[in-house]
Parts: sequence; C-alpha cells; structure tokens
Amino acid sequence: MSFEMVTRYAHSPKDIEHYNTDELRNEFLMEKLFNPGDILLTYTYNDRMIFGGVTPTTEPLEIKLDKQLGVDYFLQRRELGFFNIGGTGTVTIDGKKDNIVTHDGYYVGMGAKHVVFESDDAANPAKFYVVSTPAHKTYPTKKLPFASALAMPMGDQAHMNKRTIYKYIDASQMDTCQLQMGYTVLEPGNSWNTMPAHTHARRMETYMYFEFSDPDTRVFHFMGEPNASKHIVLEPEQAVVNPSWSIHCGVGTTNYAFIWAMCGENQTYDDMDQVGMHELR
Ligand SMILES: O=C[C@H](O)[C@@H](O)CC(=O)C(=O)O
Ligand SMILES: [Zn+2]
Repeated sequence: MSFEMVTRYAHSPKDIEHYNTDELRNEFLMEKLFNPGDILLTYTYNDRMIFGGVTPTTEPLEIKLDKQLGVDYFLQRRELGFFNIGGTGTVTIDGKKDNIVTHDGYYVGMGAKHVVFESDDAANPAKFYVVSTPAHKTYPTKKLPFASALAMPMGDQAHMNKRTIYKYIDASQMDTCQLQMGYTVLEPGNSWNTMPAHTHARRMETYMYFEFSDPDTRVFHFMGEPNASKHIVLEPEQAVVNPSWSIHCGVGTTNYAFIWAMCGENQTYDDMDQVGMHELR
C-alpha cells in the first residue's frame, strides 16, 4: 500500500501566462489517481480542497491525515464526499458498514473519525474518487445513490453537448458546508461540456474525467481566464484543478463523463458568470 499526498499551490492568472505544457500540467493536472492498493491525493491550496483516488484491493484503506493538516484526525474540521467509479465495495464509517455499488456517492459529515474503504473483489476493485473540503459544522452523513441524484438534462445535439448533470451533493437538496459534487454524462455523439463556459469567483472546482467511450479518447480541457485560455489533454481517470478565476470546459474526441466538485461559501449552483462567446480567446 502506498499513500501519497502532493501539494499544489494557488496561482494568480498572471502566473500561468508563460507556462509551457509541462509546467501547466504539473501545476493543475493530477495524472494518476487510481492505483490498486493505493491512496493518491492532491492537496490544492485553492480553498484547501483535498481530492484523489482510494483503490482498495485485499486490504482495507483509510485516509489518515493529522500531522499534515495539524488536526487530531482527517475529518476533524472537514467534510468528505466520495463516488465509486469501480467495482462494488464497502465503506465503514465509525463502525457502521454500508455497501457501495458503482456510481454510488456519499456525503460524510465533519467529525467522522474513521472512514474505511474496502473492495469486494481485489481483481475488480472499487475506485473511490474522494473530495474533502474544510467544514465548520457537522451535517448528517448520507449515502447518495445514483437513482436519487437530481438529474438535469442539458445541451442539444446541434451544439454537440447533450448531457445529463446528476447532482449528488447539492445544497438545494441537503446540508453541506462548502462541498458540492456531481456527475455529468455526455450522450454518444456529443463532446462538449460547459460550453458556453463560465467562471465563479465565489468557488473553485475540480473535474475528474472518466468513462471515455473509447480508450483512445482524449479530452481537451480548457482553463485560464476567458480571454487567455489554455488547454490540457487528459486521459481517462485524470483530474484537473480550476481556480475560481478560471473557465473549466472541455471537448472530447468521443463522449465521456466527469465528476465535478466545488468548494466555496457560494452554494447556489446556478450562480455562475457566463462567458460570452466573443470573450473567449
Ligand atoms: O459550476 C458547475 C460546473 O461547472 C458543472 O456542473 C458543469 C457541468 O457539469 C456541465 O456543464 O456539464
Ligand atoms: Zn463551474
């Protein structure tokens, strides 16, 4: 088992103006999240979000972060969301065990002392995409099955962006301190997400792209200020940090899905600053 957490600093828009491809990728892209038996996390200083992959095989896995965060235990002052993109597994939260099938999500309120992840079959492990954000209050821990996610159909075929946004952790449906999380699925023959683009200075966002309909699919993810966009090419199961001043949208060479997670005091999902097409450069 290996446990890794890398730190990524926050940037101003000016910082990235002269970044070359490797610099941009190194600062904003997390290339490897899911490795059998491992916990691979990134701690971004953008709103102090911690995100990454937990992939248990034969042994249970628990995220243990106390010294790194200066707390007694990981979720002492944090909340946690997770989403299983792999085979079936279980989570045991302070001794209470629950089955987790593919596409099940979960909200774990601040104060949970032990969150233990397991896979049913080491050969087809569960893959838990985890996102944790600072919290100030304990809200109820709850399972968020795919069937109870709030489904929002978006886009159309003519714009190549017909997709469904499944809201899992959504402040209009449940209590959450800062974290919001969902799963967006593009329909076959559709490739654009979040176009027209938007920013929201009031909250940052990470995207984890996966479920590419062809293993050779690549997603060209766009970030940066609207008038100075840059792109990062992603393989499946990679994640990208989007500072609050950055657009976050992408186009795939086929259809795909992604998990978005946001952190900030602003919890109004629709409160976005839409970017006009003429503003993009
Ligand atoms: O602030 C909201 C987020 O960027 C995502 O919800 C956008 C998204 O999933 C989509 O357009 O497909
Ligand atoms: Zn957004």
